[in-house]
Amino acid sequence: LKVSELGIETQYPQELVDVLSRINDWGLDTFKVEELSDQRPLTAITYRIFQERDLCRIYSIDQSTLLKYLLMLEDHYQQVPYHNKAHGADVCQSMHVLLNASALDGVFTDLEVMSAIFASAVHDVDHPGVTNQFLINTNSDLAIMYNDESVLENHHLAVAFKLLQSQERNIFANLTTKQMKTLRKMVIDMVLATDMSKHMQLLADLKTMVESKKVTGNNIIMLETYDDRIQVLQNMIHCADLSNPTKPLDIYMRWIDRIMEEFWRQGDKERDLRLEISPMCDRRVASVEKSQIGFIEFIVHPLWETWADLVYPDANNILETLEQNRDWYQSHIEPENGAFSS
Ligand SMILES: COc1ccc(-c2ccn(CCC(=O)N3C[C@@H](C)O[C@H](C)C3)n2)cc1OC1CCCC1
Ligand SMILES: [Mg+2]
Ligand SMILES: [Zn+2]
Repeated sequence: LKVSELGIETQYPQELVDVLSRINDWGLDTFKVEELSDQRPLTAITYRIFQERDLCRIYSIDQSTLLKYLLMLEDHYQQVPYHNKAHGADVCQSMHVLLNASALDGVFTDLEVMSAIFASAVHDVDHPGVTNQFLINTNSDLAIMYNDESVLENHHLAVAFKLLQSQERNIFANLTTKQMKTLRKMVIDMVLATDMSKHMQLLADLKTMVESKKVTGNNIIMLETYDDRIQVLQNMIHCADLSNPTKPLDIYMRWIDRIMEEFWRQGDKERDLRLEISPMCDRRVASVEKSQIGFIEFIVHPLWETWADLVYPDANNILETLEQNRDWYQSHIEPENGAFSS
């Protein structure tokens, strides 16, 4: 990558080129990209991935149109502790790596790949830093708009597609009507699958698929129907969204700091509103490490163990890091708050 191909202005062009050289690796330091890109991690990373996959040539996407869209998208991520543009960038880059699993070699079309990258980049745009349940409990405009069903995820999608409507930002202007219809359906299906309330059903279906997995001679997964193909992509974006505990420990710890601050601010709002404070949202009775152990045990490890089965052996190192991180937290349980721990 040359400095002139970064797409964004920065005082540290060579350092940014060096960090982005790890675009295909699990564990790229998104925080470093955030610092070196003058707070443009989503544009820098997504632009780099479009280049890496030659998507502008394949779909006749004008590079300045792509940059205009990405910068506008990035500006519509809110400045909240966790669900901000750095998270969007991180999930996008994680998805890019998961798509490269050799068990998926040649399985997805260019359109499906572009849909997956686009869905990841936009999946939390304009996130207000509170949960769906909070929006419902406080009778928010968003909950009213979306009738309490996947409120945030519907909103992220509406914002993402609305930003495409201006001619100078419509990166999909040169897609056929049929291609656009297919892309829009897949992006909607993927972003809606990032709602945690869909987790158990997604995982159950993935387990069924793994049990009946059909592969070609050289261990490539065969996916014949749209439902099978979108199910793998939905689990993939869900894995990318829940990938923090599978990253190098120093990076994982920084995501924990951000999610806890976001949860505690929600708890502060609930306390002020005299609402019951949501689980893990009360900064006065926090047990950060215990919450992460529970999150890994009940959600993250079951999901990643099943994903690792599907794409065996491509995700073995990721699963290994997850188990090392879990063991580290198990052995570093902090003493209970207050003088007398039970
Ligand atoms: C680094 O830690 C986490 C990183 C990510 C998540 C996580 C769970 C589900 N998602 C997917 C999006 C989603 O559905 N929600 C709705 C609600 C569960 O809050 C989540 C935050 C967002 N993301 C959870 C994490 O930790 C748990 C929450 C605090 C301690 C344990
Ligand atoms: Mg989300
Ligand atoms: Zn997310």
